[in-house]
Amino acid sequence: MALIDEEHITNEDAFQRACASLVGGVNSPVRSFAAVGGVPFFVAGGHGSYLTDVEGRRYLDYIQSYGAIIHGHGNPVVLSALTEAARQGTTFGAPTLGEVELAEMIQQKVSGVDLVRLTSSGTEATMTALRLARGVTNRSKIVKFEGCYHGHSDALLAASGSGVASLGLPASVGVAPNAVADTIVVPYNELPPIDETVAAVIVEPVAANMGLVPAQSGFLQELRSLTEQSGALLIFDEVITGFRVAEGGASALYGVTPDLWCFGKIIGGGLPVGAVAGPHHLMNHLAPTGSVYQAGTLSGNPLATAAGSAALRLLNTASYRMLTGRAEQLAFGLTKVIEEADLAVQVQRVESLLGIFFADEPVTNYRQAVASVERGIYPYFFHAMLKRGIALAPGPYEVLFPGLAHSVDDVDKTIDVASAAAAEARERWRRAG
Ligand SMILES: Cc1ncc(COP(=O)(O)O)c(C=O)c1O
Ligand SMILES: N[C@H](C=O)CCC(=O)O
Repeated sequence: MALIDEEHITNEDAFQRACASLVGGVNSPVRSFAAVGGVPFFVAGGHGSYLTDVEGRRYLDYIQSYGAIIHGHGNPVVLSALTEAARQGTTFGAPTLGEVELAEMIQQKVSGVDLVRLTSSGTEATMTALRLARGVTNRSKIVKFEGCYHGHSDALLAASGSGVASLGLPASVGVAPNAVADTIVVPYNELPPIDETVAAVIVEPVAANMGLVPAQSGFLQELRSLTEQSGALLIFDEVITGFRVAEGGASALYGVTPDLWCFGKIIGGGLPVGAVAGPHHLMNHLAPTGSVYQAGTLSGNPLATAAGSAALRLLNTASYRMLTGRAEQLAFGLTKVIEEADLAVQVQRVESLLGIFFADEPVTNYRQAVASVERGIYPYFFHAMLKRGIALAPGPYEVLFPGLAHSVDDVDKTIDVASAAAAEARERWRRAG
């Protein structure tokens, strides 16, 4: 029986109720508002660029399910593909043509991808890519970059961005020392030493879990050469960048072909999904053709593949032109009004991905990102925006996802609101001082 009258429920009520049955009231830590203070709003529904909470308040949404959504909430084409698929059944534990269609679409859009293995999350995709790299190279060490987030598998939690960074957690709690003994952590945008023990270098080609930190000119190209020389595999974690920064993802944008790709988010059209992809000679090492084991009861789920294929089918050159145009407008406007409010700001952007650092200088690595976050302005700005109806992510290391449902008017409204919000945030931050 419901404990609360759902017609008159407040976010506060919903959170209290959630805390009695869900750890911290949420199912993923960044949603909890722990990094910004206060109580999370509970979503009743989403339409296009907007969310509505259980109190009936509307928010212009820049979270967009952390990038799982690119066409806006409830896109009719995606919804109709999903409902049509659901009518045929929800999961079978046997292959379906829907899985093939999604894999073919990934092959077509990403140059260098011959084969795909679908998973149910980005975490599974990166975990599988590491296992595959170790299996193929017969080496054990993995290089990852500080502040990059590759999901929550043990080996990759080291020096992780996103919620681990926002909550200031030591990533080692609950992780056996052995599990990270072979993980080498190096600063983003610096070339790591790679010897003959390194199986793979995994990187977010645009770092989007420590705020938005672009790869500096030549960084990805140099990583490509270094890994080639040493026999280590280069893994692009494109769970965020895939099909977002360009139709062919970051590898197309930068003209760098990794050995393996990890995808997620957009390829599920808002449903749980992930994928590892790469050339035949590597991917065929996965079972059943090879001996690197990987599996999943719900992998290639018919609903997720139907929604994902529909979402990908809708994307074309014009979509990316529009996305980038909106993001440029947003970045320019935010920079202007926040600076006018007398706050130092760097709105960093790669195509349609952008992040806000309250910093004097451009941020190029995790340490600089932390220094900017530690100034403590973001929570004030976040709340000043939220109370005016603009939802940014409740964590300073997350990014903004303007999507195809965000109109020019939405962006203009955001900039107007940001002007007042920045002035309020500055005052409250100085007073707290
Ligand atoms: C770059 C990147 N890799 C991997 C993941 C893990 O994906 P998931 O949350 O679907 O497990 C995420 C997001 O969570 C991500 O942003
Ligand atoms: N930054 C994370 C992934 O991109 C946010 C998603 C989550 O952890 O809930």
